[in-house]
Amino acid sequence: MSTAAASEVIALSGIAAAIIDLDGTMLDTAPDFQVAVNRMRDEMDLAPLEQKTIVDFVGKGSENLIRRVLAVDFPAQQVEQHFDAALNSYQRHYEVVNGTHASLYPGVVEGLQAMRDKGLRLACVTNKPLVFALALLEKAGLRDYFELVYGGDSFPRKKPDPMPLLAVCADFELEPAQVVAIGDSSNDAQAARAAGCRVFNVPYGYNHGESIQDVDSDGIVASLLVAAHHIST
Ligand SMILES: O=C(O)COP(=O)(O)O
Ligand SMILES: [Mg+2]
Repeated sequence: MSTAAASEVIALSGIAAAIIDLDGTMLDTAPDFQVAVNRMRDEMDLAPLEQKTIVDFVGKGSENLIRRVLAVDFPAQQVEQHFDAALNSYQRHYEVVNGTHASLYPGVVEGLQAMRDKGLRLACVTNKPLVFALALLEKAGLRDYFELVYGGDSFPRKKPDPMPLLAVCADFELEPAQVVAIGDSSNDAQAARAAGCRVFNVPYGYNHGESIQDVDSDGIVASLLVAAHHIST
C-alpha cells in the first residue's frame, strides 16, 4: 500500500465519492467542547480544564471524551462510578452549546462545492453523536452538501473501525477504492485503510495530541479545497 511522504500528496483518480469528517476537519469545535465539558465539571465541583487538554481527548466519541476528562481527577474505578451522571450532564450542556462557539475552517465551503462540481457524492462520517452532528451541520449551513450523514452512534462500531465507511460505500453502491475519506486524525486514516478507501489528512485539527505527519495516508492537504484539487473522477 502506498504511503505519501510528509510533503507529498498523491493525486487520486477514479474517485466517485468523498467521506468528510466533522470535528477538526470542517469545524473548529474545540471551544464548544471546552464550554460543555467545563459546565459538566463545574456541576461535579471539579476545576475547569484548558482547551488544549480537552482537545487531545476529542475524536473517539463522547463516551471516550468523558472517561478521559474524568480520569484527570479520578482513578479508573471512580471514573466508571461517575460516568453515567457525567455523560448525562455533558450531553445536556453540549446540546445547548453546540455550534455556538465553533467556526468553519478556511476552504471548507469552497472545497465541498468544488467536490460537488466534479460530480462527487458526499457523505459526512463523524464520531460525534448523530443528533449533534446534524444540528451542527445545519447551523453551519453545510447540511445540504451531504447525501448521507452518520454519527458515532449510527453503528455498533465507530472510527477507527471501518464499519461506518463501508456502510457509505454500500449505500452509494461503490467499491471502497472509488471513495476517499478526508479527516484530521489517525481515526479517519485507520478506518479508511481498513475499509480499502483512499485517504487524505488535514493538518489543522485534533489528532489526539500526536503528529499527523506520522499517520499513514495518501497525503496531507492544507484544506478541503486543496483536497478537491487532488481528486478526479
Ligand atoms: O466527537 C468526536 O469524538 C469527534 O468526531 P469526529 O472528529 O469524528 O467528527
Ligand atoms: Mg475529526
